[in-house]
Amino acid sequence: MHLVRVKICGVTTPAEARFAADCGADALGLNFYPKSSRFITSDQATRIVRELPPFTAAVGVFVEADDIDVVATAARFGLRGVQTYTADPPRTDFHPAAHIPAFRVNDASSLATIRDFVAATLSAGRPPAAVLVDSFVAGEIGGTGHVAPWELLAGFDPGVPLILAGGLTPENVGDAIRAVRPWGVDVASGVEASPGRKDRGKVRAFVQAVRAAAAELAAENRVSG
Ligand SMILES: O=C(O)c1ccccc1NCC(=O)[C@H](O)[C@H](O)COP(=O)(O)O
Repeated sequence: MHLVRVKICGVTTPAEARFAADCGADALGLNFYPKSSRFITSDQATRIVRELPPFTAAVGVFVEADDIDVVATAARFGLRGVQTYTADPPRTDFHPAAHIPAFRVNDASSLATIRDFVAATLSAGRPPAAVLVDSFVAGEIGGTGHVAPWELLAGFDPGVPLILAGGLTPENVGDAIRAVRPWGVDVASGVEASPGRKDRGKVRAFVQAVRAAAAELAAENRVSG
């Protein structure tokens, strides 16, 4: 069975979260970066997390946040994972939350940075749970809607699970999965009606497209195996 996990990032209401979970999303991203159009307050986060079914993970998104604040937020909202954006490779592992450092990729040196980071954390005995590979857009951090360089990422093995993000949509996510073969995929703007507001049809279509591409790869593996 070829599994590709799905995270719908930047949900801002309990209804959005519940809908995405009911469509089959494995994880939902709660954005704690105050400058994001998808930022949610603590009250919103409390209401969203309360609405989640038992098998759906909440993942917090943090940008240059203080490590102690990240740990406290993860504990307060029962976050299964923390997705961090930092200028320098992060040094904390955030246990018991799964750490998902995000890397913005534009060339081969970005891949070397990821490999070096994973190698260093592996030898220190605290590797990240996964790395999230996002697109690089000068002056922006995440949620840009710009497609990451799939051709560069094809065959890239960081040594831990790879989550592909950046400009994914219901229309292109199947091609992205076939090209990059990620462990998981992540989307924010590609399933929105407007910044910070999810579009139900797009959320449903995105999860269905991921499941269809994964099933296709599984069938290919059975034939070639
Ligand atoms: O979504 C944001 O506004 C955001 C802002 C700053 C850092 C990260 C942010 N989002 C993180 C995500 O996981 C997004 O899903 C990922 O960047 C992909 O976004 P998109 O290209 O819009 O699908």
